[in-house]
Amino acid sequence: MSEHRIPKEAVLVLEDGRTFRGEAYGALGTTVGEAVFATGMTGYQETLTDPSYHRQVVVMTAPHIGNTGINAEDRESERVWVAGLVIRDPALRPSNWRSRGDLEDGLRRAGVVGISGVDTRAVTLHLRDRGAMRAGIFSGEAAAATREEMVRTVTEAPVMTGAALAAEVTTQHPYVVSPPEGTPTRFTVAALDLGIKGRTPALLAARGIRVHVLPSTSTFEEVLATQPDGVFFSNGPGDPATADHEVGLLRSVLDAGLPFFGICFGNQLLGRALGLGTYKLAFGHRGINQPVLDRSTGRVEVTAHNHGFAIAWPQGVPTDQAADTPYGPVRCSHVALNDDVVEGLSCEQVPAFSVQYHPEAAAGPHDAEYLFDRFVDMLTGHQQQEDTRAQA
Ligand SMILES: NC(=O)CC[C@H](N)C(=O)O
Repeated sequence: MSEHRIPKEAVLVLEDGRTFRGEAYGALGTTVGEAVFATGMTGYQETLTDPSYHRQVVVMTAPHIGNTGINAEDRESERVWVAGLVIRDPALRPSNWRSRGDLEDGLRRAGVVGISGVDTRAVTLHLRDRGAMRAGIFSGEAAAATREEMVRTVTEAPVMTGAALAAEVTTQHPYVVSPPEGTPTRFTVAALDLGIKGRTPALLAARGIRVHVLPSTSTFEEVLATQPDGVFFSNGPGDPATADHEVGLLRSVLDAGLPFFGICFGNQLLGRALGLGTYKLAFGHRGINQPVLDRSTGRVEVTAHNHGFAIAWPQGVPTDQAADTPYGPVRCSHVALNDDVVEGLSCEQVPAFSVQYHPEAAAGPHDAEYLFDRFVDMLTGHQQQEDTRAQA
């Protein structure tokens, strides 16, 4: 049992002044960020370590958090990225065969301020009614401030719209993820790390892809230096409207005719490279039970989501009709069944596609893992074309 059990006061304050009182969880102090709610019943460790949650105060709607402790396998990066954690009922004693520690101790070690004892479903309903906003958690001595002082601290925090965050989370140095022993290497892919989750290169590598993970600031020459058969852009935090360098890089990739696959932030950047706009959703999609229609098969998938922005479809609600772009027609390949948000793009004249959600899951259902196979099919098709061209 963790050593903190003398309850210390904590307060969650939203930027519109709505206040929730609870108990300190994790490190003591003050933290601010964008308030977002995540609806997964499992997967808290993956969420906390997903770099896409950088600068966000995550509210968990599942009432009981910490039950299975923390372990060495479920982290998606080397650190906790969330700015703060809001939960209802913390598990007092983790229990799982893989558990190597207590969640609250882990947060304390990571210096992440949290709050427990909050009616997280009430917070969620509030965010759904009023839309995305900033929040602060104030615990220990910081909880003694007046509400006005706390609201001031919250409203001094930067908003997510206009935030360029990829450079804050990306790897400093390139590294390679190779196929596991016994899996022959069939392709090389350059993966731009905009906040990549560990499971993504692992799933690519499992399919015989040697993955060069590159910093987000990489140039097209640095991408080409890996001699890639294809290029991948990862998930990541921040506003896609700010990522001009990455959009320019992606246009060079499309101009060169290299196969491209993007996930989440990578999907938004494909949209931008094609000339489509992006916008901020009222309160975002974050959870692991989001229904998505794959229009190419008519199949509905249950999928993992974590996005606050989305692609603006030129004709409003995305239909079957392709949109014209400088790179030829693009289709909305996948659509969210809850709210008609664009969840995937598929180009017809260049070998490029992307999804707004998370086929790597981690956490979440595996319905969408076939998208990694689609990328392999695209790489295979492209290589055959190149071979034919070389022989001609
Ligand atoms: N997981 C992601 O890649 C998120 C993309 C982007 N930061 C958004 O919130 O929409």
